[in-house]
Amino acid sequence: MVFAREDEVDYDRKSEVQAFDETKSGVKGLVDAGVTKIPRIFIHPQCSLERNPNSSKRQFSFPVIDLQDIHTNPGRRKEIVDKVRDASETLGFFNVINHGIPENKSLEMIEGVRRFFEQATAAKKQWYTRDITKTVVHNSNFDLLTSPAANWRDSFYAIMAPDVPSPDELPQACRHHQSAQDIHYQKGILENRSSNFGYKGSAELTFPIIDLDGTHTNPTKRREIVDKVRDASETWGFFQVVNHGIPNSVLEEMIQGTRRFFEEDDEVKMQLYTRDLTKKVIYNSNFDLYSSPAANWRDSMLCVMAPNTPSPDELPQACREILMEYSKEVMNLGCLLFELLSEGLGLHPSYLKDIDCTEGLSVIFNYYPECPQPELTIGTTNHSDNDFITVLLQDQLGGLQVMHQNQWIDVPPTPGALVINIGDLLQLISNDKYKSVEHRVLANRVGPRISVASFFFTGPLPTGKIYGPIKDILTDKNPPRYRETTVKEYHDHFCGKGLDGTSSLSHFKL
Ligand SMILES: O=C(O)CCC(=O)C(=O)O
Ligand SMILES: [Fe+2]
Repeated sequence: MVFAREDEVDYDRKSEVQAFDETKSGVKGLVDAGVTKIPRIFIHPQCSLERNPNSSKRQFSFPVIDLQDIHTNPGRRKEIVDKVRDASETLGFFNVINHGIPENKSLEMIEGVRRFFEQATAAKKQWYTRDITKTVVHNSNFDLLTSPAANWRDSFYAIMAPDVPSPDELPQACRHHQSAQDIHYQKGILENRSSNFGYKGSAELTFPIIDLDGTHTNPTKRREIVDKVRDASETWGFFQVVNHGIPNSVLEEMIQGTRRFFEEDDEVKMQLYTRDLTKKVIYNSNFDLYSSPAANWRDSMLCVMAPNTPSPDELPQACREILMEYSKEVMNLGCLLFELLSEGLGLHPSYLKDIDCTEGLSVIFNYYPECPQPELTIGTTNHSDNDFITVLLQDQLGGLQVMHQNQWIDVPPTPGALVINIGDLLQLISNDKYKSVEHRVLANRVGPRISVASFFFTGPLPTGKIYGPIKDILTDKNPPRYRETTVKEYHDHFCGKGLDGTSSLSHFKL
C-alpha cells in the first residue's frame, strides 16, 4: 500500500488511517517494509512538537526515592512518606529503587515485550484488535481513529486485575517469567513424558555464587575466595562469579552481538556454515548431528580465539568488535580463575597457567530458538564439557540446569554474573578432586535463549602436550586414576561420540 508523505498537501486522512489499521502490522510493519519517510498520518502540528516551550536554565534533578526498609523501620518510613508526598505535589513523577522487584524480572519483562513485538507479523495479528473489552489488546494508536495525528508507537495491554487471566490467554512471547518455579514446572512435564530426562523433583539447594571482589588486593579475602572456589569445584563443579572485573556493558553487548549474528539473513550466515573442524569460525546446527542419537534444538557458532588470535576480519561482522574485546576480558578472568584453582589444589598460583591451561580459548555462541514442542526435545543434551574450564555468559531466560546430588538444579540467570564450570580435562589432571559435572539446557516455548560459552582448551589443535593427573598432588593414598592423554585425543574422542548422555572420562580411566 502507498501512504501520503509529509510533503503531499491533499490526502484522504480517513482512508489512510483505515488502510494503516488494516495492515495490522503497526508502526513496526512500516519500518520492516523499509519506509524512509513517515506517512502523513503521523505528522503533528509543529507547535505540539516544541522540545522545551518555556526553556529555563534551571537544572532539574528528577526525584529518586529509596524504599529500602520501608516495612521494618518506622523512622525511614516517615522520611519516605515525606519524599513521596513532596514529589507527588510538585513534579507528580518520581523513580523508586529497592522496590522489591528483582532486577532479573524487570529485565525479562523488557525482553518479553521485545519478543512480542519482534515476532512475525502473522503471529502478532491474532492479538490486533480495536475491541477494548478484550483481555489482551494489541494495536497501533488506541486513538487512531479519533486523534488529529498518529503516534510513532505500537502497543499491547493486558488486564491483569481484578480477574487474573490464565497464562494461555496471554501472548506466548511474554507469558512466563522463566523463574525457577516455571522451569520446575516444565521439568515436571519432562519427567512425565520421558524418564530419559531423569528429573528427581525440586530442590531447595541454592547454586553457589562467589564474589571475587578483593582477590587482588586483600590476602585474607583471597584465601576465603580460594576456599569457596575449591569447595564449589569439589562439590558442584559449577559456580557463578560476580565482581569478576568484566563490565556489564561488555556482557550485554556480547549477548546483543550474538543475537545480531543469528538473526542475520541466511545468506550471510550460510557462508560460515561448515562441519570442517579445522576452521577458526564454525557455524552450524548440532556439531554432533551425525553422531548423536537425537538432535538438539539449538544452533551454534564457534570462534577459536587462542592460540593464534584471528584478525577481526576473519570473524563474523555482526559481533567482531565485541568478540575481540570480550575474549580478551575472559582470558584475563580465566588467568585469575586458574590461579585460584591452583591455590585450591595446594599448588603455586601459576601452576595451571604454566602447564598451558590458558593456551587455548574457543568461544561458542549458542542460540536456542523458541520451540513449539519443548516436551519432545531438549536445547542441549546432558553432557560435561571437554575442556579445563568454561566461562559461560547466559541471558535472562534461564533453562540451564546442573546435576547435583542426583537432581537437576536450575542455574539462575543473575544479571552481571558469569557461570564457571570445571571441564573433564581439569577433573582428569586434578585426579577427580575437581568435578566436571553434567549439565543440560531445556528447550522452551519462549525464545530465543542466548548463551556464550568460552572453553579454555586447545580443542583439535595438535599441540603434542601430554596431560595426566598432576604428579605433585599424587600420593600413595591418592594414586593416578587416569591415563595420560592429549587435549586433541580427548577432544576427538568426545566429538566422535557426540552428546549421548555419557561421560568421556570413563574412557581414560585406569
Ligand atoms: O547454553 C548453555 O547455557 C550451556 C551450553 C553448554 O553447556 C555448552 O555449550 O557446553
Ligand atoms: Fe556445556
